[in-house]
Amino acid sequence: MADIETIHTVAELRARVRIWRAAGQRVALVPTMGALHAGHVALMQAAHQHAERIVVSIFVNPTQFAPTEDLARYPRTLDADREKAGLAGVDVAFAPDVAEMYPQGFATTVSLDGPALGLETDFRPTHFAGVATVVAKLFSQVAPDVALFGEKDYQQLAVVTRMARDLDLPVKVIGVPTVREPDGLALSSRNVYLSAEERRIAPVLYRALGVAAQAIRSGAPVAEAVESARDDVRSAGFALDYLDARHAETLAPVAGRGDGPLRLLVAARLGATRLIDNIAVPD
Ligand SMILES: Nc1ncnc2c1ncn2[C@@H]1O[C@H](COP(=O)(O)OP(=O)(O)OP(=O)(O)O)[C@@H](O)[C@H]1O
Ligand SMILES: CC(C)(CO)[C@@H](O)C(=O)[O-]
Ligand code: BAL
Repeated sequence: MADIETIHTVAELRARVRIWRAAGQRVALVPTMGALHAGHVALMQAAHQHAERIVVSIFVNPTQFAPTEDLARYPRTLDADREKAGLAGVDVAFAPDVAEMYPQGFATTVSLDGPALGLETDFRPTHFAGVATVVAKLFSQVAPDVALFGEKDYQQLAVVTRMARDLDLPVKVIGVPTVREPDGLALSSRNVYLSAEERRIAPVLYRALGVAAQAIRSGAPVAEAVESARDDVRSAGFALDYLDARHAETLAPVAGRGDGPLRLLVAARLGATRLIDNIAVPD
């Protein structure tokens, strides 16, 4: 067993972090919603490069789910999560309940602009306000030196990076490359929802992004490459939410390659499962 200490209250968490700080140790935070997989473990492994102590938060944050979304059926696997986090050398799993995170009368939300505009927000209008608010709370609760986020949720990484800068939060936000299945599918807790047939189709998403990124690199107009990737994704049986090229840092819309480093981002649904992915356009 590689079980680890699990803390459920902010007060106990702060007491634990205070002891580490008194010993001069740096602290890393890996925020998650649990159902841990190798993508999360990559964040924990990266955390070791930046800190002596690691906290993984495990909290299925209700405020980032719309009422129609999968909050109720989101996988919850705390015992297995603690085991995996322990094996990855994490010190503490912070697993507050909803009342601890959102006490009676809770009335404050982070308001976002810039990288939060468009893409996910067109389909999940309240999502990033929920994410940013809970991440701001986690930053305040843990007071980490660094916090690690996956590039799989690329817009989320951009939103959190911007928020930390704008609100002068004293934490370095670090992005970690996406961990993939051998066939290219990005690991995601939601992959467990896929039927066998959907799982067979799912890698098309990353393949289509890869083809478009290479085409743009070879000189194809961005709009043409993007349109062709949209066709590939739809033809495979996905219902497409968006597939777009954006500025890699600001996520502002772009007209062409001259507008700066580009990132292609996609969200698409296979049956009841919504998948997201993204890729850098090489220079
Ligand atoms: N395949 C992956 N590679 C790298 N990081 C990942 C991967 N999947 C998730 N992460 C990161 O792990 C952190 C926690 O994500 P979360 O708990 O939502 O897992 P998830 O697998 O992304 O679940 P979901 O299905 O809800 O998207 C986020 O920073 C996310 O970007
Ligand atoms: C960052 C996060 C843990 C906030 O709830 C969540 O959005 C996630 O798991 O990516
Ligand atoms: N990984 C992002 C969490 C969400 O989709 O709600």
